[in-house]
Amino acid sequence: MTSPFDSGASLDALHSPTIDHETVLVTRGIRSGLTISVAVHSTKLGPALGGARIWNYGSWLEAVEDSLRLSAGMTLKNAAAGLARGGGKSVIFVPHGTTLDNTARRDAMLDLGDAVESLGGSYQTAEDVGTSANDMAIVSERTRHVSGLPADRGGVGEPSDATAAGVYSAVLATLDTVLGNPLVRGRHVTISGLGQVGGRLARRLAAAGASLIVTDVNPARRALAEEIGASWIEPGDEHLFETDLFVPCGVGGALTREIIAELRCRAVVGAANNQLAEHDGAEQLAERGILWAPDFIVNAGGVIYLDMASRPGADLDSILARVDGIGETLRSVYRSAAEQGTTTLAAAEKLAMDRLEGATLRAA
Ligand SMILES: NC(=O)c1ccc[n+]([C@@H]2O[C@H](COP(=O)([O-])OP(=O)(O)OC[C@H]3O[C@@H](n4cnc5c(N)ncnc54)[C@H](O)[C@@H]3O)[C@@H](O)[C@H]2O)c1
Repeated sequence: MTSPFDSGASLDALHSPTIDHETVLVTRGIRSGLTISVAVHSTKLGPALGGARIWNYGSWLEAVEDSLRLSAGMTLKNAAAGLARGGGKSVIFVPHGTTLDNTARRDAMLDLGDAVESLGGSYQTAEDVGTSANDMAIVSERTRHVSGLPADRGGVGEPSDATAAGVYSAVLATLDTVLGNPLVRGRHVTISGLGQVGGRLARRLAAAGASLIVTDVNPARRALAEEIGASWIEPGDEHLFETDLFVPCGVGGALTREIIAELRCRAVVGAANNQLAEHDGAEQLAERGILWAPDFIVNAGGVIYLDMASRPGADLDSILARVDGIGETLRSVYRSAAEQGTTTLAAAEKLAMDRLEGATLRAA
């Protein structure tokens, strides 16, 4: 049976006789006319928290399917991070060839706000791929169930600093596991994707003395490579370079069967969501002797920040300590996988499922 958390799920999920999700709202925005899907996978641990994605898809059904998959992933991520939060995600479907001007974008965000509000607080949205803190400020005109607003609007700002800090902690834990110590100086690291998270991570690794190869499909990012003394390569073949760590920080699905077969690294640890193009990619990586850091453990810094910073009396030091704890969580996943003879993905999923089952038992 296909796992509900299978990152390679297909549209077949839409035809299965049951649904894993608690609520799925598919609506046509009254202002924008755009299809919006808000999927609440689970509220067992608390109100669902997960970002709002605005993206081009081939059809609205593909957008719905993406929201189903991404919200299930948020249940895992939030549970594994030890948050009292369930998993949810929203997706605004923009047909290929359609571009949104400022008015249309504002309309889409107001429509999203209405959709989120209609769920009565079972789901809280935030920024994600294609959306920003400023978009969330517009969403907040229609609902209070939104986080990550700009600081000048009384919000906690966008979460990339925390995500990058969590990935850095995961990098140290991974170096320690595969090379016997967490020293960064002199280690070879290849980063694919120099955006909000990858860029911050690259700066930090360069400052700590790593030898960096970096790439991005956006040629403008080359300036950062020059600034921090990293070697820039054109995107496409970055996985072929021999390195200690391969760090995917671009879009999901980067680890296809072909890429995994060609990787020349000790470990893969990166920010990108849903890195495995196929669920059995975890087995393929393990067979090749490459340690894979499950993405939903590694990139939880942002959601930890959004959850903790939006609570009354939030204290930055405690948030940073919790984000830094991602390294320790990852070490426990590595240990458990080694002891049980499973993949790191199976160990990470078990960690999340144990927390969900613990909550179910406490509620019974
Ligand atoms: N921002 C966060 O707090 C956060 C939190 C959790 C997970 N993530 C995940 O981390 C990843 C990066 O997030 P971000 O906020 O930095 O996004 P971003 O859009 O700022 O940066 C992504 C970068 O990757 C580049 N890119 C895209 N496809 C590429 C490819 N095939 N090869 C090389 N580069 C490519 C883009 O040009 C861009 O510069 C995403 O998968 C995102 O879902 C981000």
